[in-house]
Amino acid sequence: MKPGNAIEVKDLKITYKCVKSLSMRKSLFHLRKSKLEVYEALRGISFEVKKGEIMGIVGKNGSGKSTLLRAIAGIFSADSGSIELESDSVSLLSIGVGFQKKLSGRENIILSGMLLGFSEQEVRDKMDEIIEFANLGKFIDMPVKTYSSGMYSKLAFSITAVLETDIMLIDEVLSVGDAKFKKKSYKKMQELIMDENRTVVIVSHSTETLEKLCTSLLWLHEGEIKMQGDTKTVLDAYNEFMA
Ligand SMILES: Nc1ncnc2c1ncn2[C@@H]1O[C@H](COP(=O)(O)OP(=O)(O)OP(=O)(O)O)[C@@H](O)[C@H]1O
Repeated sequence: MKPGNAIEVKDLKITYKCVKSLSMRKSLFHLRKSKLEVYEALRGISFEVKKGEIMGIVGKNGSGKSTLLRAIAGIFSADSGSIELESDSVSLLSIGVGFQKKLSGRENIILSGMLLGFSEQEVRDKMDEIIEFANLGKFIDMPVKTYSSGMYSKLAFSITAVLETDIMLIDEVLSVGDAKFKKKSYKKMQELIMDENRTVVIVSHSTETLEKLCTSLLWLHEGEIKMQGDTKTVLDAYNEFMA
């Protein structure tokens, strides 16, 4: 890995394989030879993120943004190509990843923290700060399945923001939550970003979020990189393309 880099992605290809759905009649006849459909979500992409950088990812729906973040987080493995990270301390903040629905918010904090690589004691030491930031009142001791999507993302954001990993991957979470929490999370993100050792990758459809927070942007289009560069240049080109 080159000195000064936090993330290096080389010729990354990721495919989804799913069984092609056939009609009931066809399924009965073709029982033993059901077809596998292969979809190339990322078609050989390469880029680097410097340590301390805060890079945004844009692209229309289905362009491969979440797939890329999940691959960097180690949830998906590459079909070919490579992903190198300068630190093992990585967190992925994404709706739908992580919580045990039957457990309470408090219990999920312990679990998520330990999954991020912190010891139980380290998480307990930060528990009050996380709970205060999430500001969920009595819901913190209720099962997560009773949460609204905004409450869910408040908890997820608070855990990641307070526990502070070296590489933070944020998937479309900053735009959820009420106005007050949004303001507070922007402020917290800005604080986290100030640390030159922290590297952040944010997927967002919000121009405002990207302009406010990112130092550079990567534009994904149908599983390929269409453009990479400074935030304004890429956003202008992207907005023109999408208009
Ligand atoms: N589990 C899956 N099985 C099959 N195909 C999938 C799966 N997840 C995603 N895909 C496909 O891979 C492509 C990329 O999806 P991905 O979720 O990475 O896009 P995205 O850019 O994050 O989209 P969005 O902006 O809508 O969140 C899409 O065409 C999608 O249909």
